[in-house]
Amino acid sequence: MKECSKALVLLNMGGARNKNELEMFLTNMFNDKNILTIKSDFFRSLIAKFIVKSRKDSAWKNYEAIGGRSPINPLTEKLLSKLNDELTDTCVVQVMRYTPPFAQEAIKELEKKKVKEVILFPMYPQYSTTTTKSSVEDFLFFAKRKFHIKVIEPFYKNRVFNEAIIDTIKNSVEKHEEYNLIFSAHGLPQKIVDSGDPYEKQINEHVEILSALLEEENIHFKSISLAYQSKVGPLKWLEPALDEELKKFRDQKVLIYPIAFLIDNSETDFELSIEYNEEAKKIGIEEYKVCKCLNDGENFIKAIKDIINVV
Ligand SMILES: C=CC1=C(C)c2cc3[nH]c(cc4nc(cc5[nH]c(cc1n2)c(C)c5CCC(=O)O)C(CCC(=O)O)=C4C)c(C)c3C=C
Ligand SMILES: [Fe+2]
Ligand SMILES: [Fe+2]
Repeated sequence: MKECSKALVLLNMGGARNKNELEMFLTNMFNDKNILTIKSDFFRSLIAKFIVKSRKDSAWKNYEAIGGRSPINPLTEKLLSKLNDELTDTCVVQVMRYTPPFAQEAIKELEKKKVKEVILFPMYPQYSTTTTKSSVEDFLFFAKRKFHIKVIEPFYKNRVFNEAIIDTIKNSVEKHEEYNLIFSAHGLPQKIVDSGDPYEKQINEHVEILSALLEEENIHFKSISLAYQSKVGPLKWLEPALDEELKKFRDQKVLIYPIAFLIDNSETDFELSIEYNEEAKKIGIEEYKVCKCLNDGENFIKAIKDIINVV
């Protein structure tokens, strides 16, 4: 076991490794007061039970189509292993919000290793109460005053990080000018945005920054736009929805970049690469391609080191 006084903790949502864990993921997610913003814990848990019961089997079919598990866990393990090799004086661990490893167990491990300083790295470039806030407050709740903790700010403006994204986009297709580039972000209920969540604003800024960088590097697409995926339930969510945006591109080529994700997951591997691909075929899109997330790539490791100030 690596000895360390410092730890880098990657915070993410988690993902199901089997059907039981899908039930666990959905139960924990819909009991999270940042996701279902109902004040009463009792009513939230009743609604969570109802949603999980009605969603579990249909959602599992999606996971079956990608091998019966979310890719988020094996990909995060690979990233951790590379970061642990590179950051010799730091223990790099993961804490997931809705499936193991949870904060409580990870904190016990860090205490055993006599860790004093912790850097919390939310694996979300743009801040949302539903993701960043939820993960950070969960860790802080269990960590109490056990460590000196620094929380990494939203990093969608970081140059090294954005160059890594541009590199992925650039290498995903050859004749860029033939493609319509769509930045696809995970959606959010409009009422969460109206209550002050900065996610939409930061997503808009991020699209502007990346569009300017593409221009700077002389990479020209036929068009660049933004759309939101993954709507759940009957409420109004951020728009335009990706399926509506795709309808503009009949007989044309489309390249999707998943702007809110760092690690591939069921929303990229199933929803974007299978479900929306079928939608694109129905619409008559000539070619439909989805970029991979940064995952455990060298460029992302460089960006993480820059963001946490280790260069
Ligand atoms: C009210 C519901 C949801 C909100 C708000 C929400 C925000 C949000 N989620 C992500 C990233 C991911 N979500 C993933 C799965 C997922 N998300 C929801 C619901 C909300 N998400 C559900 C019900 C699910 C499970 C799958 C399904 O049943 O559709 C995942 C994938 C995890 C995996 O298994 O691989 C990610 C990643 C962000 C970034 C976000 C707000 C900005
Ligand atoms: Fe989600
Ligand atoms: Fe989804």
